[in-house]
Amino acid sequence: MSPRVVLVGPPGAGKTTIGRKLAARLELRLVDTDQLVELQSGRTVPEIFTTDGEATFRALEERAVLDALDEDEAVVSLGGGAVLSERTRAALAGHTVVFLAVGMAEGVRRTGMGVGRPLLAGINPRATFKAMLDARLGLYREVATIEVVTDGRSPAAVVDAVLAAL
Ligand SMILES: Nc1ncnc2c1ncn2[C@@H]1O[C@H](COP(=O)(O)OP(=O)(O)O)[C@@H](O)[C@H]1O
Ligand SMILES: O=C(O)C1=C[C@@H](OP(=O)(O)O)[C@@H](O)[C@H](O)C1
Ligand SMILES: [Mg+2]
Repeated sequence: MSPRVVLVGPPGAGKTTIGRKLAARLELRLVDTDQLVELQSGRTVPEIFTTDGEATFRALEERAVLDALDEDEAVVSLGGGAVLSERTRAALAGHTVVFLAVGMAEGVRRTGMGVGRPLLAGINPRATFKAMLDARLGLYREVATIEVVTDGRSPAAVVDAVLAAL
């Protein structure tokens, strides 16, 4: 057994928000890997980045993703950078994976000044977001079995689109 659905995509795509609503609609639990990392490490994601750096966060995230993929009867939302790990991409094979897509303008708007997202907290979140999309778009598409565009759609409409695609 495995999670009913795994959500991937860039920051601001709505993985956590849509995951919560989708889980409620399907009467399943949501396992969000950022929350799992925080639970397992006893620290917040920004604290881990500030104290130990990105590599440490990625190692903790890899562990949390593998644990989340072991859960039955759950919706799983990943952190935006989880797909950077080759081990994680391999572990996603065979799962139902939805890529929640978001364009640059809307993604930057939704993530604001990067509060709570250390990688977007620099002086030019727009350029950072673009570099992120350039580096990761192919990886999201590689692991996904379904792609749902979220631009111009309310969270409720995105949930409906995901359910229709499932
Ligand atoms: N479809 C949407 N339309 C408008 N705002 C959204 C949508 N999905 C998410 N948001 C908002 O964008 C922000 C980031 O959402 P979040 O679920 O944390 O994204 P992610 O987990 O993919 O980084 C939140 O403030 C959320 O309310
Ligand atoms: O894109 C990334 O590298 C990250 C995305 C964040 O999750 P969300 O995509 O849920 O914002 C969180 O895991 C961390 O700040 C790193
Ligand atoms: Mg999230």
